[in-house]
Amino acid sequence: MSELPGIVVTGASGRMGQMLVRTIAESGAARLVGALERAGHDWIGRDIGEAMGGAAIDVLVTDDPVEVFAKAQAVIDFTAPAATVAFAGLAAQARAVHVIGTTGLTEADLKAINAAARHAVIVRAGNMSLGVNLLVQLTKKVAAALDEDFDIEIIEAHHNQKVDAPSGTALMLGEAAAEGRGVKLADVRDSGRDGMTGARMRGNIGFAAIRGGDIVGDHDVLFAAKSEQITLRHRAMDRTVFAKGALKAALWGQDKSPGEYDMVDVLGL
Ligand SMILES: NC(=O)C1=CN([C@@H]2O[C@H](COP(=O)(O)OP(=O)(O)OC[C@H]3O[C@@H](n4cnc5c(N)ncnc54)[C@H](O)[C@@H]3O)[C@@H](O)[C@H]2O)C=CC1
Ligand SMILES: O=C(O)C1=N[C@H](C(=O)O)C[C@H](O)C1
Repeated sequence: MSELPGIVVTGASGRMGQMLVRTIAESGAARLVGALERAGHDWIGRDIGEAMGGAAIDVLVTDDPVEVFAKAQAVIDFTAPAATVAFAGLAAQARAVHVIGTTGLTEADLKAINAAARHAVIVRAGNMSLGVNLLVQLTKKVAAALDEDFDIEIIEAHHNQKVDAPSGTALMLGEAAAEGRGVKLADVRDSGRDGMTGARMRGNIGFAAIRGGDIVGDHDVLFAAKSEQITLRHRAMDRTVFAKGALKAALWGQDKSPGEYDMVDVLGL
């Protein structure tokens, strides 16, 4: 019997990192072969299972990506933009599938990731859940069916430790709405209203970000016209939906040709 695919989790002590370690252990479909953290983190050198407050699982937390990526068939990465760009090059060198959940990536980051995808499989999505990726399709459809009498607003809410706004998911939804409408998001994006903003511009796509407590991730797409409104809504109740999606992507990518993919490809939506 062949071995299960080996997976490295980067940012292993983080909110998503710990969820991924648990999800892989419970899956029966993959094995954890590495747990990576940033240099200087106090979990380096400790067993990841024990560091998470459970039993030892014989995987020590390391800060050396080259050493662990060499053992892996996939790297699941929910960290920070600079780290993710560096990991994209290293995972490609190791010919490991790189699943990227990190958000807040700049155009330059995306270009670097795209270059790495010439040599290996990269699956990247601002949201790995089935529900949100379906919501993206619905948003595109509804936006295509309605004209600019309907103002489109994307409202997202997250926990108070989130560092980027609008969320990666909100941007995916904005891109989908713009595509449905046949416009470029960059031309109609309206985020961060404050002060004397003037009246809303017809055709713009607005973004609003709420931050508070431990909200996992809520997204509404509002289509508001005179006398009627439609709201499409997704709420994540816990992070398992993201971790399960990421693991699915890591397994899906095993027999694919090099290139950049997203969760719509993985889920066949
Ligand atoms: N695509 C999706 O479905 C989802 C994406 N995210 C995104 O994932 C990212 C992480 O989110 P959280 O887990 O909530 O953050 P977090 O702050 O809890 O975890 C990030 C971890 O990455 C580690 N890290 C940073 N630089 C590193 C480096 N150079 N090497 C190794 N580890 C490094 C940090 O020490 C930390 O433990 C964010 O960008 C967030 O928006 C979060 C949830 C779902
Ligand atoms: O930072 C988070 O927590 C989340 N980030 C992703 C995003 O930016 O959309 C996905 C999810 O909403 C949780």
